[in-house]
Amino acid sequence: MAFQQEPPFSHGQSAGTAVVLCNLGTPDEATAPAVRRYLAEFLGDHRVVEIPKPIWWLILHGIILRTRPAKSAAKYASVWTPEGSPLKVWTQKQATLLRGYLGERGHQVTVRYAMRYGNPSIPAVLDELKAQGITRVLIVPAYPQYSGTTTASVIDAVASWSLKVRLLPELRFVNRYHDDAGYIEALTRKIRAHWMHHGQAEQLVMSFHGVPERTLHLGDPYHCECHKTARLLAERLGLAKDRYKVTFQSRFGKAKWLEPYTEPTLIALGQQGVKSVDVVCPGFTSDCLETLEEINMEAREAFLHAGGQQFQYIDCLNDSPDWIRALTDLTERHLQGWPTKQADDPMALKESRAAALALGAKD
Ligand SMILES: C=CC1=C(C)c2cc3[nH]c(cc4nc(cc5[nH]c(cc1n2)c(C)c5CCC(=O)O)C(CCC(=O)O)=C4C)c(C)c3C=C
Ligand SMILES: [Fe+2]
Ligand SMILES: [Fe+2]
Repeated sequence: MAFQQEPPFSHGQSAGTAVVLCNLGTPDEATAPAVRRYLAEFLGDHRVVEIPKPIWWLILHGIILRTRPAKSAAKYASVWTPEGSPLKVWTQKQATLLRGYLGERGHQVTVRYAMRYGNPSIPAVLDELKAQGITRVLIVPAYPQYSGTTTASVIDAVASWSLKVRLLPELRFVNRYHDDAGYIEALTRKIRAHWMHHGQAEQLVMSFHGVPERTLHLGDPYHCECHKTARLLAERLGLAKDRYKVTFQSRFGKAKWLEPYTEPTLIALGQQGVKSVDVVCPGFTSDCLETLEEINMEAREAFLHAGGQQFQYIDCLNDSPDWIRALTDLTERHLQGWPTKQADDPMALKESRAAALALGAKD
């Protein structure tokens, strides 16, 4: 592979710092061709599906990409907003707010968001930052719980970009924040606020995205980290063990995934006579297809059909000020030692809290 052409003496240019909030990614449009492009990239990642490439390629291109895009596109259409896919809208908003909050604390940093699959891609954003003279980059995955399928894949994308770059920026990565006090507090407040307005259901179901069970046996810490998040959250909420459940959603394929599965658990609760449930998805920092459609539409219907009477979905952290503050604290800790408070980034100087306020920051 050839190295990129570097501008001569580029090491003598300005030395700026950037934070890149990296999320999973989403299709550009709620159409079958756009979903096919997105799924081809996503499901073609060996971190996500570990089946040997020659076999998986035949299944993916021969079966899955012929049938799934149309079905998934219809689901995406049911949650699409005038500004686009919810995942992208929230991630973009979080990046803008984070830039504002960091600016208010005196940090002159550029903040961008990037997507592991789809747009704006991680290499495109890193290219753009490098062209701007950024020399230090902090990568913050939007996943509180570490998983090889998600967090490591973000790191892969950065590492693969770096293969063609001669003069690399200094790079730092946040691996996990599943037990971060600010993150747990933001979730706690979100749930308490919900209870204040709607009352507390008999059961709180904490639903995390699933992964194949074999990844747990092969050493992926994701399952443990989800359970730790859930335990800390239950402790902060003062919830006894019999008042909440931890479940895993979004199973893909026929293999065994982490259990218990969310929808069958909700059906069992309905059948056992539980009349009301609150469902929260603590592993998703932004609402997306998996929360808005799979939980708030499909799982809701399944619970009500099984005899349940009240299903309350609690939104993801999205743009909640408690969450953006926690994200700012976390980012600030990981920026330590970098001279972000010097006037070394003329771009970021212009980016102020006004941008965050214009987007509706509440405090
Ligand atoms: C913690 C976050 C996530 C993990 C872990 C994860 C693993 C994982 N996902 C799939 C397959 C699919 N996931 C899909 C959507 C999706 N997944 C996450 C997050 C995690 N995935 C999010 C935030 C989303 C929503 C994206 C959006 O656009 O809103 C999809 C696509 C939708 C569909 O066609 O059903 C698939 C497919 C696997 C196989 C996997 C781990 C092995
Ligand atoms: Fe997923
Ligand atoms: Fe799903």
